[in-house]
Amino acid sequence: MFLPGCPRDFFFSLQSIWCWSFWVDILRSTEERFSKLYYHLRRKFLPLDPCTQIVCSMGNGTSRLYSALAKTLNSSAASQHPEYLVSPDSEHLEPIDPKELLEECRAVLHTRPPRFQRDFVDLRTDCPSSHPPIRVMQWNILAQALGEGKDNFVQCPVEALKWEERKCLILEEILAYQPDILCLQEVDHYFDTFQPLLSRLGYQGTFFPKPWSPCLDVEHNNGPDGCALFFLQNRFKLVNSANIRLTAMTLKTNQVAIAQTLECKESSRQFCIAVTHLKARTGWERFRSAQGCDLLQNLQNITQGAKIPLIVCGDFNAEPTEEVYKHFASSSLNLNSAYKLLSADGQSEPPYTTWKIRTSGECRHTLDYIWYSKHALSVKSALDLLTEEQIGPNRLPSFNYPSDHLSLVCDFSFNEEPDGLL
Ligand SMILES: NC(=O)C1=CN([C@@H]2O[C@H](COP(=O)(O)OP(=O)(O)OC[C@H]3O[C@@H](n4cnc5c(N)ncnc54)[C@H](OP(=O)(O)O)[C@@H]3O)[C@@H](O)[C@H]2O)C=CC1
Ligand SMILES: [Mg+2]
Repeated sequence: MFLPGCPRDFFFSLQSIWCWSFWVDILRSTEERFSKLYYHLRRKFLPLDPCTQIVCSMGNGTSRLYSALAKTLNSSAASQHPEYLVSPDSEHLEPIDPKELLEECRAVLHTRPPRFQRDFVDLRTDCPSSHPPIRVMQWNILAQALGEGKDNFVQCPVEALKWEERKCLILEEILAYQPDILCLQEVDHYFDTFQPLLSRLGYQGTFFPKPWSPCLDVEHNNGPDGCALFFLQNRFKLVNSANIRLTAMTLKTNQVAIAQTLECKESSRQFCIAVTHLKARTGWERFRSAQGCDLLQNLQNITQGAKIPLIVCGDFNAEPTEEVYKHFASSSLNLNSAYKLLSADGQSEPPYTTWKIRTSGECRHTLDYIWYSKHALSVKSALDLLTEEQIGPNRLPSFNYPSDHLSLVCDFSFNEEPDGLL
């Protein structure tokens, strides 16, 4: 990104100018277009076809579930019934049994190789908790439009990216670990797939699309990608929710975050959960750093100056050596990165959370993190990453694994006696 002999600051100024002129040029109209597009998409893709509801209420077991899954296979079905697109009410759709949906996914995937085995590593804490742990999943699921149209995964066969099957691999991963909270990036099938299905599994979801998603440049895209946050309604009550458009040096950027304060129904304890996806690519390190500072500032306010325990999940697009990582590690919010606990000394991040082969060559990086308030929360266990052997020579995504990023899953518990120093 940087030319030899060009000072980094000069280049960064150019980036800022690009960013500034980009937004000045298009933001005036984009804000308006964005909100129109957002509501258009909500209307277009919410599962409002009453045929689905009728099939669901008539059917039982597998056939009923197959209908639920099959419905999401063809999002264009909604457009055949435009008269039914007006009043979204997916909350009243019939619940789905996760085991039966998992069977349906496996039936769709019967020609694919079996799922990789990943084990939870027990991280034995001295803080036994009387309440069940809170399982959090962080995952950049790979936007369908980017995977097919922009990412240039040169060793991944196009058949491995077919949405009808890749969707089932993503659902299988979620259903296998059954997180209480799900933090996703690169979601470009929220309204037609994840919101309807996960709401029927008992989750409450929030989606915040990127204002100018690169997915929109891809032919036959399914709308913008963005961050999505889901939590199980039987475990948590939503206290407040904020959709944050990240700024860099006061300029609005194309990156977003969602932060929600939840209350555990069992323990009545509150905590804040946030999800983000920072700017990608080499050369944008200072931009990411500024976005991280903005997110930390927002989280300071939302957690009332670290009074409320915090979990932040994200694809930070930054290695641990980057400034934005250091800001999080040294923040007054007192955060630790959960996956460091898998290392022998508890101080090192995993060697990779994403591994792919692009035209530019092999890209193996640690970019995804789950940060948590280290004085208020403990990590009881964490899902181990895939080995190099499991990932295979063609890397990710593949017929076995649907994204170029690995899911991270942790079980958290509240420390029994908070010392007030979150
Ligand atoms: N119409 C207009 O006037 C303009 C439009 N744009 C649009 O904005 C987009 C940039 O949006 P922005 O949010 O900043 O996107 P980012 O640069 O943050 O990246 C977008 C996606 O590209 C993936 N990515 C990262 N590295 C590469 C790579 N080397 N090759 C291919 N894909 C990669 C990232 O995946 P991961 O996070 O997994 O690494 C990420 O999801 C442009 O692509 C363009 O579509 C931009 C300027 C002007
Ligand atoms: Mg990506």
